[in-house]
Formats: sequence, C-alpha cells, structure tokens
Amino acid sequence: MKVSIIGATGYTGEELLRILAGHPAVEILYITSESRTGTQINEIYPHFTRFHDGILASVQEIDKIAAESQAVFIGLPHGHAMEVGKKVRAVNPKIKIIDLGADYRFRNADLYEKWYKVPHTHREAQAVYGLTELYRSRVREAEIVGNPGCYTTASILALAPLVVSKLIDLATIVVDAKSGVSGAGRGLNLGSHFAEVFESVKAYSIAGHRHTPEIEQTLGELAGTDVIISFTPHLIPMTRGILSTCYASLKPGVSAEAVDAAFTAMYDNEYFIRLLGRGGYPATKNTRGSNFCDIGWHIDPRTGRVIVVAAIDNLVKGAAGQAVQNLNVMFGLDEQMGLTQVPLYP
Ligand SMILES: NC(=O)C1=CN([C@@H]2O[C@H](COP(=O)(O)OP(=O)(O)OC[C@H]3O[C@@H](n4cnc5c(N)ncnc54)[C@H](OP(=O)(O)O)[C@@H]3O)[C@@H](O)[C@H]2O)C=CC1
Ligand SMILES: CC(=O)N[C@@H](CCC(=O)OP(=O)(O)O)C(=O)O
Repeated sequence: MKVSIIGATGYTGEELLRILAGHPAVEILYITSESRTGTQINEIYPHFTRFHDGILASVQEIDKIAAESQAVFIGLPHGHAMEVGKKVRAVNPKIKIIDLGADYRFRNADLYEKWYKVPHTHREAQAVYGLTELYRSRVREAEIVGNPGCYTTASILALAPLVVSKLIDLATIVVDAKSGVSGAGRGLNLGSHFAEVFESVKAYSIAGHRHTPEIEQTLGELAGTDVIISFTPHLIPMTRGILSTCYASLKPGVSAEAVDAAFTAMYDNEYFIRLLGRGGYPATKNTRGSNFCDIGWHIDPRTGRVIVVAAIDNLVKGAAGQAVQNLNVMFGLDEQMGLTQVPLYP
C-alpha cells in the first residue's frame, strides 16, 4: 500500500516513519516538509540511516502526492491539515486520510472553532474520530480519520468502561494528567527548554486545555448525555509518555467487582490495552515506544471514589501508533501489523 506523510519532520511525522519502517504492507511514497524541502530525511534525523533516505518533498506538490497515494497521514499544526485534506480529496476522492492533529476530531465544527479559534474550512468532510478500540466499526468505513489527541486517548480509555457501564456520577469526573515534553512538538519555544522543564513539574492550561472538549465529546456520546469534566495537564521532565489519573464518585451501591467487570468486559480482547487490574500501577516506562495503553484502577471506600490510572507513549498510542492502527483497520489489514514492538526499557 502506497502511503505519504505530510509533515514528516515533526515528532509525530518521524515517529510514523519509524513505525512504518517495520510495516510489511506499506510503501512510503512521499514525505514532506516546508522548511527542509529537498533535504534527505536522515540528514535531519540520523537515526533513520539504513532505514529511510527519502528526500523531503513540499506540500506544494500535493496534487501529485494525492494522485499516487492510497493513504496520507497529516502531521501538521491544527488549521493546516484541513486545507491539505480538502485538496487531497479533490484530486483523489478514493484516498484515505488520517490526520494526527485536531482538525477532524470534532463532530461539531462550531465547537472546534470555539476552542481552536480558527474557522473550520472543511465542514463537509465525513470524518470519524479514530479512538480505535471504541470506534473500530466506524474507522473501518471511514474516508477521513481524526486521530485523537494524546491526553484524550489515555483519559477516554481510562474512563470509558465506567461511563458505558453507568457506574459513576458523571458530574464528578476529574482528570489529572502529565505529559513528557515531546507532546509539545519539535518546534522551539521557551516553555520546553531544558532549563525550564528539568527538575520541575508544572500545571498549564488549567480549566481551558483544548483536549477538554474532545474528552467531553466522547464520554458524552458514550453516556448518551452531556458530560462536563475538570481537566488539568502537567508538563514533566521526561521525553515521552502520558500518565492520566482520573477520579469519579461511584454511584451508591456499586461494588468493586462491578468496576472490575466493566474493565474486563470492554478490554479483555483488546491487544493494545493491558489491564493491570484493581490495585495496578501503570507507568509510562512500561509503554515507551509501544502502542500499549496500560490501565489500573483503585477504589477508595473512604471517599466513595474510583481512581483510574492510564499510561501511554504520547507519540505512539497517543499519535503515530494509533494512526497506523487506524490505517490497518481502514484497509482491512491485521490491526497489529507494524505495531508489535516490545516497549523500550528501561
Ligand atoms: N507531539 C505529540 O505528542 C502529539 C501531537 N499531535 C498533533 O500532531 C500534529 C503534529 O505534531 P508534532 O509532530 O508534535 O509537531 P511538530 O511541531 O514536531 O511538527 C510539525 C510539522 O508540521 C510542519 N509545519 C509546521 N508549520 C507548518 C506550516 N505553517 N505549514 C506547513 N507545515 C508546517 C513541520 O514541518 P517543517 O517545519 O519542516 O516545514 C513539521 O513537519 C499537531 O497537530 C499536534 O497537535 C497529536 C498527538 C500527540
Ligand atoms: C506537552 C504538550 O504541550 N502537549 C500538547 C498536547 C499534544 C497534542 O496531543 O496535541 P493536539 O491535540 O493539538 O493534537 C499540549 O498540551 O498542547
């Protein structure tokens, strides 16, 4: 299968290249960059030497890229992907698109505009939200997939069983999540300098992070009613990984066994979800470089709350890995193809 990556020089784009290097059914046709067009990718990323030596094309060549590819991944900042998506579909109406950013994640384009503060210019797109474990049958039929955000992937996977099984009071959900610095992308900014991040932990975007409406959209759909959450992200001094700790009050009379059953009913057959069980402590280190999401849960009888902890690698299950998982589903391939590396440890 011929695939191209628009925005291959970013962290999600280069992670896609790394994963696709081990994918037996994929041929990488074009990779693009605007700042480094004409450069060989392994000059920018020497770790690709012997794996990729492709020359970076420009998005200006999108007509040719679209005409020759069966699928494109888009790893651009939000607001740019929908412009590319529109052009790609106009040239090749059969092409499949997987966008790693936010442009195709929202069912309601007005909600996207409210939170992202840019006009949505591809409202006619029939996009599917690509949280594979929850929406596999939709992804199978999708032409365009809006791949979920990293915080959202961990947080929704942690809370979905409790919401679907109606075990929690929906008004009490609190998500406290931590991310490694690669979550902010490769671009330079003061907030991600070594001296700003190292030996420090800080919260940011409190009560206003853009992943809040994304989590609420999916939990609301699963619940069949509006869901409002409190979400606080934190930046921590590591490169990869998200740890999402989610709290909610259990409805009166809900037993620990009912909570256990909700998780096993939803995820027992899911290869990429590793349930650590009641009392389990997920750690980002155990998921590093892999497409796994590790989940453990705890019940606090003193407060009547359930606390669910989920760990992922933000660049894999939180971005490029889930994008490849979606590609596999969209093309009827084995869902695990190219994604079965053992996590990198320590
Ligand atoms: N990092 C993460 O953990 C996650 C990121 N995402 C999302 O994935 C997308 C890519 O993120 P990430 O890889 O981290 O970002 P990076 O900042 O690392 O890379 C951005 C990419 O976009 C290109 N680019 C930047 N500005 C423009 C522009 N104005 N026009 C065209 N191309 C541009 C860059 O190419 P060049 O400069 O070479 O032209 C580069 O290839 C974003 O939407 C992000 O929100 C989603 C989940 C997780
Ligand atoms: C550490 C860090 O800065 N993380 C990013 C989230 C990355 C991501 O998933 O972004 P999108 O939803 O835009 O795709 C942030 O908080 O904005």
